[in-house]
Amino acid sequence: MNQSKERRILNFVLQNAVRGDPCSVMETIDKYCSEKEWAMNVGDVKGVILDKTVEEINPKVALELGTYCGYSAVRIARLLKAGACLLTVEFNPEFAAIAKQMIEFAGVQDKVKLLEGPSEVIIPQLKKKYEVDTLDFVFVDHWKDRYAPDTILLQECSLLRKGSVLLADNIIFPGAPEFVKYIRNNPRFQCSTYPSYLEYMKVQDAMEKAVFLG
Ligand SMILES: CNc1ncnc2c1ncn2[C@@H]1O[C@H](/C=C/CNC(=O)c2cc(-c3ccc(F)cc3)cc(O)c2O)[C@@H](O)[C@H]1O
Ligand SMILES: [Mg+2]
Repeated sequence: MNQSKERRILNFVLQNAVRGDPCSVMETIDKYCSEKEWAMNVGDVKGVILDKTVEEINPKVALELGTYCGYSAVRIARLLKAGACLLTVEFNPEFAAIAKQMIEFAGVQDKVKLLEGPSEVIIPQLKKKYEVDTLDFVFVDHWKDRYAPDTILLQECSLLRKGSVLLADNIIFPGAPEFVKYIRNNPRFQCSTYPSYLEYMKVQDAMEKAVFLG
């Protein structure tokens, strides 16, 4: 049975990256996906915006929606301080299995909890089952039509507190118009847009940062 692209990305990392070195894993994925096969990792250009946002917040508890191959989970986890953790949600079992190996190879597994299942099921479980109080940071990068409903769900589940920061990928391409409409007209969020470029392409994209005002 022929291999998936995601499996090929993982194998390229296992064969070429330095075990236990998150930057090496990120660089190796970026190399493969810019030279061999494009894939929907946040990438090395928008990744800098993600880095700066995580460093500014220094989150104790971070959530990622849409793990995919684990690129942004490694990217976020490498910046987390001792005792901090990233919960990352992925409902595709094949992608979750690949991401788990990617996270372990990078050596950040102690800071990452990979939750396998749909975000709409996992989010309401975060408080009781995963002992989350509130989230300091949320990276939103899953199906684009789920950004708005899941942002509403996070509020309904009292998972956001004054100052919680959401960072959403792909505001321009593929775009998340319902989310942008929802969040920019919502007085409970202070929004800012970060123009950038689609991963591995000379195509405009942007990230939206939304601070929950409580
Ligand atoms: C809805 N609830 C959910 N719960 C848990 N996991 C979920 C999920 N939705 C999606 N997922 C998972 O997130 C990932 C999905 C991400 C969706 N991302 C995109 O579609 C995307 C797409 C592009 C893209 C850009 C240009 C282009 F020509 C084609 C695609 C670029 C990006 O940066 C993207 O993030 C997968 O791993 C999927 O299994
Ligand atoms: Mg994306």
